[in-house]
Amino acid sequence: MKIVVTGVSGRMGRMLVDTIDATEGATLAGAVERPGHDWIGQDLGQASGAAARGIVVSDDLAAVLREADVAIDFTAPAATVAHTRIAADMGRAIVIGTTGFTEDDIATLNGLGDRATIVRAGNMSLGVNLLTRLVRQVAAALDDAFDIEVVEAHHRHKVDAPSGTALMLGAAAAEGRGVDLAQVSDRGRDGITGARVPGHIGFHAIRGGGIIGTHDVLFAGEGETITLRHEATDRSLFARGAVKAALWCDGKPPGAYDMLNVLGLEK
Ligand SMILES: NC(=O)C1=CN([C@@H]2O[C@H](COP(=O)(O)OP(=O)(O)OC[C@H]3O[C@@H](n4cnc5c(N)ncnc54)[C@H](OP(=O)(O)O)[C@@H]3O)[C@@H](O)[C@H]2O)C=CC1
Ligand SMILES: O=C(O)C1=N[C@H](C(=O)O)C[C@H](O)C1
Repeated sequence: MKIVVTGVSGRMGRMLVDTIDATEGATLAGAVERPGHDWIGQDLGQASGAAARGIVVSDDLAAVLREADVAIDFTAPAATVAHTRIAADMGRAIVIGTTGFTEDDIATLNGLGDRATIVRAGNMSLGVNLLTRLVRQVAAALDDAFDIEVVEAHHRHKVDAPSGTALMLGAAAAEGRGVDLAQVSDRGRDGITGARVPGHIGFHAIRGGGIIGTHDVLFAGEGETITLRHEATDRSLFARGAVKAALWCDGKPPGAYDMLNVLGLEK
């Protein structure tokens, strides 16, 4: 599969380039950055401090995607929506790792699944996707006597909260409980909040240093607490998942898919 990486100078963009280079069946076919970025027009290898590799960084996704099969996008919500429209217009697949979307953005992306093969997940790792299934199961087994709290920790540069992963885990807990997450979400408490509302799902975000991504789901009862944890120790984890998803897109009909589809985990 010929792959274009958008946001190629970013933390995930650089990791994706290395992962594509190391993956059989995957070829880097193009590199995209936002208009005005210093890397535009430069050789990708040289721009990133390595040897020249014959790929010039572009700000024109449509031009680069013409020669490729799939884009992998870890950028920012507005850029991702624009990139997905381009992929859909060109009949190309796109793998989306970006987080921080509004509900409207998500509706737009899912709608574009009519015309493009789209894989989107707030976390591309096997561990987190498996954890969503465990969280759903535990939430279904325990009633409101167990309070559910999702606590996430990330590096100081992260711009969105709660993390995409925390929202996936919260959605899985809500699904297990048979409730609508939007109706029961408590986002970060502060001040005289009153006692905890039974059945609500709390979200808390820690930001600091270089933490790659740690997620805890607490089921806190009287006298006992169950904690389910995922800790990412290497960002390449997410890049490997995204490249796996890009290869999976080969020959798949248009649709809005997620990593459960790619990994063959039960929905
Ligand atoms: N699903 C998953 O498994 C994971 C998801 N993520 C998510 O991926 C996203 C990116 O994370 P990260 O790599 O750490 O962030 P970075 O800020 O390091 O990288 C984002 C890159 O996208 C670029 N960009 C912004 N707008 C455009 C545009 N219009 N066209 C092309 N490139 C653009 C940025 O350029 P500039 O800096 O110049 O604006 C930057 O190079 C976040 O939403 C994060 O939450 C991260 C890790 C795992
Ligand atoms: O921004 C990050 O770094 C990460 N973002 C994703 C998220 O929002 O959950 C995935 C991972 O935790 C790293």
